[in-house]
Amino acid sequence: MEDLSFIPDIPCGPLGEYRNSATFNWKRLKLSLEGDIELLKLKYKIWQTLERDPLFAHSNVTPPVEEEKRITQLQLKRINEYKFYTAETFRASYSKRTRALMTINEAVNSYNPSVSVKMAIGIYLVSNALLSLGTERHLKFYEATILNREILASIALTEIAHGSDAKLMRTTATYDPSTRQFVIHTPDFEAAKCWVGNLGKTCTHTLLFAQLITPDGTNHGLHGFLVPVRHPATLEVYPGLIIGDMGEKIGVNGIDNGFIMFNHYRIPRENLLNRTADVTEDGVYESSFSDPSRILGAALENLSAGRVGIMQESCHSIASAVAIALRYAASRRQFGERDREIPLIEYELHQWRLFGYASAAIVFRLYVENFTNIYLSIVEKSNSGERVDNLSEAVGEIHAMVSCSKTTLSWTVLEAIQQCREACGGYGFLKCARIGDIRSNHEPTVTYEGDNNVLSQQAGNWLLRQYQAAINGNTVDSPLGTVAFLKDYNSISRKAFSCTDTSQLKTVQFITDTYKWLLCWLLKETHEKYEAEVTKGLSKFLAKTKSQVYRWKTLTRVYAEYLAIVFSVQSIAKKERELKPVLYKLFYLYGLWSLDKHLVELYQGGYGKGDLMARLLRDAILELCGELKGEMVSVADALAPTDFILNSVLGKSDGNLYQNLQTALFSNPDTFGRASWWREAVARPQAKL
Ligand SMILES: Cc1cc2nc3c(=O)[nH]c(=O)nc-3n(C[C@H](O)[C@H](O)[C@H](O)COP(=O)(O)OP(=O)(O)OC[C@H]3O[C@@H](n4cnc5c(N)ncnc54)[C@H](O)[C@@H]3O)c2cc1C
Repeated sequence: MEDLSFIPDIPCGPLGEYRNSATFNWKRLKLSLEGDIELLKLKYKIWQTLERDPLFAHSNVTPPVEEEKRITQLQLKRINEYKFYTAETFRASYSKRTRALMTINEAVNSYNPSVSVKMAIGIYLVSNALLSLGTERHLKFYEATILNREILASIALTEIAHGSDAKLMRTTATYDPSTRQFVIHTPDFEAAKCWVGNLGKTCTHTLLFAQLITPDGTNHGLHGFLVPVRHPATLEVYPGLIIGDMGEKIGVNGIDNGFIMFNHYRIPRENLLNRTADVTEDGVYESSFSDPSRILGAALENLSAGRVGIMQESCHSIASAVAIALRYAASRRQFGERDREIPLIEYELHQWRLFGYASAAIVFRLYVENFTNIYLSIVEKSNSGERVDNLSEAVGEIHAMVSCSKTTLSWTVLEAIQQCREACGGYGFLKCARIGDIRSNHEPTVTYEGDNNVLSQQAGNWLLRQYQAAINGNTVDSPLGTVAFLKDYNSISRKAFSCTDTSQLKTVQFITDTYKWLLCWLLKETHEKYEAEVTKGLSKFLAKTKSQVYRWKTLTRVYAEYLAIVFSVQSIAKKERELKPVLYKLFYLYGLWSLDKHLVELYQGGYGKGDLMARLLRDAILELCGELKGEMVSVADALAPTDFILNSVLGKSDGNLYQNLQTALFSNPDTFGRASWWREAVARPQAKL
């Protein structure tokens, strides 16, 4: 067994009784969720390094926005100096170095998402894009970004008048053969790039997406360009550019989101990222489809990398929120019988409110870890030119998986954080509880990297294509096997609920079979609604818009939940014996708790009749809540980062709730003492009563 002594022990205290009732060792569960001891060690190294550095000391109050930006930038600079990403990691295989980058990102995200998002956009995503969209001529920029940290970049896609609909963006890059340069231009304010993270104050380059126009006037569509925007030594904006900051936001204020307008701004021809297409010196557009597997790999990486990052960050946000609320629930006592106050965690209502989200935190983590490994190995193979069977089909499937999973995870996590806030009562509303910060910093993930409602529509397109193939007797394109079951569409659709007691529901078989039935039914319903709208004379576009509510949208959510179920259960099957009982219980709870939200569809489609299905399903959920009560404090320990990183007065591992609260309240600079503005507050300063 691995030596886990690098994980600090948890102090004995009021939570000891619940910790003793757990059937497993929390450190082993923590390792199991991470999946790799070296990556877990890296996380602890980062957390402990930040804890020792005064630049990362927590503040009791929210600093002014400008100060938040300054501190975030300094913290990013310091993290670069720590070189957690070593030259040795830089030379490792694609999968290995990407896992290391993702781990650094996750560790920093648990400390402060403003820093990690700044880093993820400015260093990781841009350097990845340089590798996957660029060629040898961009390697110097790649090294300057990821290895030497001389470039801090940004990604400029969104425009003032077009966000979700990227195809209609109007910034142009027109090639001028006389100077061998591209001329970047913003026709008007509506075409200004906006929301660009790092652009407002700090970045030196931006990865710009603009319409490429050749001298013959042809528009070749959106292409990526690396554009220098500020002098790296002085941070002065180059002439020909107008750059501004978006101002105060409702979260992640450490990030300087900005807007930019280009006035016939010239960049060298070589700054076009030319992996898939190039413009010759004299202005001829050449598409380089000579190596389709590499092009597809590039597309895959660019479409998915940021969204996979959001899925990982979401797992950390829910882990922290749930850990705080569970520790609070076990230490906070209210009401009781015969003068014995009862901890909140003993109440069934409280268990039901929190345990579903705790199980989601575990299932999501297992799903994302398992999926990330598969995803990275496919990208690695395709980038290296190795043959990947059915690559183009795999790219489609992965895009569908990521589109709906980013959506479902980020939304579920937002709901979870809100529930955790409420489950901590009034104290949850204190800044020092940290749940408010977790919530407002997580919130924009439902919008950026593709707004959830728009992004999930793309997953629906792919799912419906597979459905049509299945009902027409053709092959389903599902190399990862996520909808391979559609070949049995007819037999699955004939199934019905047949359980007679709750133990039959608490099984992998019941949960996966019910999800397969639900997916088949929702596919049929969505397809029929869409076809009916087309038959009425609507265009395909409008027919799609009329099939979203109750169909397409529900379908993609159910598909994402099914993915979490299938991939997490694969992962649980490989875990050590001691952990399996608790992991399966958490898995059953997640599965049944999620199905509970689809009872309408399960009855509507005739899967269940009478009240038996709903009654057994809900009884099973409550039984699982009871069975998991004694495990939950240790589950929280496995999910939580160190106390310094969690930074919550309610969620400290020692469970000394009131002592910690007193320390926090008494150490606030403004707790005691007369208000400095007392004179303005009183009615008559001279009055003697
Ligand atoms: C904190 C933050 C950071 C960001 N960072 C960057 C960055 O670094 N670079 C960058 O380029 N961009 C960035 N963005 C922009 C982000 O990518 C866009 O906000 C996002 O793509 C949504 O576009 P929009 O804001 O124009 O929303 P809109 O497209 O106006 O959408 C508004 C609403 O309408 C709905 N809607 C739109 N179309 C449809 C439809 N067909 N059917 C049904 N509903 C629809 C959407 O679901 C959404 O709820 C950032 C945004 C935020 C908030």
